[in-house]
Amino acid sequence: MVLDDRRHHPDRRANNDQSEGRYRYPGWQEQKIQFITRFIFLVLGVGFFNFTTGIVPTLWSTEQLNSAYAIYFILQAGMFIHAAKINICPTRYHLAMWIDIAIASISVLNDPYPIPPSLLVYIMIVLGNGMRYGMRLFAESLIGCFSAVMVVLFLRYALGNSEFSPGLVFLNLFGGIILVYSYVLMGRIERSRKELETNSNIDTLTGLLNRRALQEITGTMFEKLQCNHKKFVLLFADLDKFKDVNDELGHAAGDLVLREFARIVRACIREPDVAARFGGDEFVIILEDATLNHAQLIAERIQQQVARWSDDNEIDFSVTFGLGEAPTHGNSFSHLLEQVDQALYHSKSTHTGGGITVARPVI
Ligand SMILES: Nc1nc2c(ncn2[C@@H]2O[C@H](COP(=O)(O)OP(=O)(O)OP(=O)(O)O)[C@@H](O)[C@H]2O)c(=O)[nH]1
Repeated sequence: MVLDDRRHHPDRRANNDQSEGRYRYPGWQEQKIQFITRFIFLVLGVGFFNFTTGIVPTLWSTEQLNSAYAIYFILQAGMFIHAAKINICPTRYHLAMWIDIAIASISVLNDPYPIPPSLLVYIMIVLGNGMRYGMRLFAESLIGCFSAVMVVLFLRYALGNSEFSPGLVFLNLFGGIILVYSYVLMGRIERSRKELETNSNIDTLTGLLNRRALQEITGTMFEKLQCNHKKFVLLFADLDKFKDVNDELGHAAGDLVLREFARIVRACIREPDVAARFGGDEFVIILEDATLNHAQLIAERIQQQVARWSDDNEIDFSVTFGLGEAPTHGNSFSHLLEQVDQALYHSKSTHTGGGITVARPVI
């Protein structure tokens, strides 16, 4: 997985399971706060129509309205219990939001005030859902609430329950502008957040993954290994004579060698494979669903290309590989790496450079 190419971006893998990253998945605590807010608004709605002197619902009877609120309560309480059990459930996020839009619309339809205060609930719906669950739900809640306001206001006039008022037009305009503005701002915040996340995973010199990202990805791979039993191969590469390159030709030449090596690695692996700079002149490559024979071929191919580039540019260096397979040579990243590192060390001490050694199986 190579990072200076969008197709190879680590986010891509992470986000594939998350609808291309357009959802945010808040934890239970955050969802609990949203449900509590819903119930507070429900109490306010019931209080407004039942206990405010002079307020009579314009369309339905108070009993009908209370039944609607009771149904709302039952549905959202069900969602609340579901959320406590299953945190991540996009279908529930959508459903709960549309139920909010429905009850807000019923409230606005029955609100006797010429400029209904219940209209403000739509702002709460858009912000409460949009800011919590990502841009996709934000856009949907914006479109949903905007359409609902249009329909509800039209119905109020069509049913003769309300008269045209410039105040209402301005309230809608202001509300609409606030929401569109917050959508744009939220989009920017989301983009910056993603950029930050991406940058924190990249080794800036080579454009490959850094050690932090590698550890995250391999952690997930070992977890998956328990269910799918798909083996993967780890190649640990260490450049030979790299210190001499630095000492004799300068640090800039050393940097060039590291960048070129990264380019060669990228050219020799497939899209789902992972390539990372582990530190200094050490690199880790992970080949998914591959055998040690296949890894050996890749290592040889990289060595050939390194030799060619080294000759062409008259910079003397080579690369040594240690190879190991999960879980045969280790059932955690650190364990596997330790075994492969030993193989690499053995290779370095028995060759003058450019060796390939496979780790010993764990007994
Ligand atoms: N140019 C450059 N040099 C670096 C960078 N990071 C580490 N180094 C240098 O890489 C060198 C690594 O040293 P060694 O591990 O001894 O390299 P080597 O000569 O290939 O020796 P072996 O790995 O033992 O075969 C050190 O001189 C570090 O200063 C970097 O980002 N750029």
